[in-house]
Amino acid sequence: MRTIETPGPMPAISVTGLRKSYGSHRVLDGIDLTIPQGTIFSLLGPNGAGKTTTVQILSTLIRADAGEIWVAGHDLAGEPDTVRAAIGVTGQFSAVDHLLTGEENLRLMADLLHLGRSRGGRRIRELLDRFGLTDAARKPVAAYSGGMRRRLDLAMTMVGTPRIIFLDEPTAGLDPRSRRTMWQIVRELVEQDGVTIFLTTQYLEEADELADRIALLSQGELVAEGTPQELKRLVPGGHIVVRFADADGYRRAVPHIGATSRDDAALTAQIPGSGGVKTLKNLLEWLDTQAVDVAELTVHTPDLDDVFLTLTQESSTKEPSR
Ligand SMILES: Nc1ncnc2c1ncn2[C@@H]1O[C@H](COP(=O)(O)OP(=O)(O)OP(=O)(O)O)[C@@H](O)[C@H]1O
Repeated sequence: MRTIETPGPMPAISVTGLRKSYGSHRVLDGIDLTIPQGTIFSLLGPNGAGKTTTVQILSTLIRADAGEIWVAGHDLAGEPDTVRAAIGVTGQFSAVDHLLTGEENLRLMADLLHLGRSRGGRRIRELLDRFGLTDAARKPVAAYSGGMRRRLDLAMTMVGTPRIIFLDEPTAGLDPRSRRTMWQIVRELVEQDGVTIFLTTQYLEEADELADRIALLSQGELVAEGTPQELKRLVPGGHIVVRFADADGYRRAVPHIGATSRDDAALTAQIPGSGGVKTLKNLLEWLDTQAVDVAELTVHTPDLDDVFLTLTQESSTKEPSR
């Protein structure tokens, strides 16, 4: 699968023909990707699809077998050190030391990057403030909540002002409120700093919420790529639910409106379709001419769960290409 390349500023990440095998196991089988600067891209896929391997390759931790990869304007194979200086990785490779305080962790990172006393101090105060950690700055990380640890992890990545951040499962295990705070912080990194985010997550809701574009990886191949809306249009599953105002109208209408399921007690009927204007208009006009009263009408679009299940199932039932 290929994305259409449009002329414009240099992409943050561009990948062509990426392949990686472990022994005879082909983990990545020719991946093409273009991620524009200042956007959030999410790579989704079932367990073992090759997401971590992709991130490890793009962040210079392991080598690809084949493929042309450009990250932050540099050829990954030829200039891995320059690429490393432009990126940040947070998540499962977390560098947070739980015995130190939040501030000490940030100071350690600033020292590693040779920011110097005053520049480093300024940056640390700014990050503590921005990530809501000023009050907890002098407490050991061991006493932090899960959400605070994640925020500190991201703050540490930001000490070096990376242009691209690989964000692995940023909200795994967090409660809904901490999750929303994290999402807001991630959005601000993109909006205010122009950072590009490469997100891997198991939560489809998270990808839907944050990502400008999503690619779906299954068995080492990209089986779909697009905006969350575009992906949702790829699978059927949309439907309209009509709740009738009275039993008489319900009985008269149901045989004629193409209902695929009905609930006689609740006086509701479900009609397949993505809720396009034409379908809705025809339905409402017909109900009107028949003098059928509708109490409620709701349109359900398929969600990313539907897309994920449909497309990853399709690809796993395909003949293996190896
Ligand atoms: N070092 C390795 N040696 C051999 N096989 C490996 C190695 N690393 C990964 N694999 C295999 O490559 C495949 C892809 O693994 P990867 O961790 O990239 O998947 P993933 O999509 O990140 O999965 P998960 O969601 O479970 O983390 C798996 O079948 C895995 O067993």
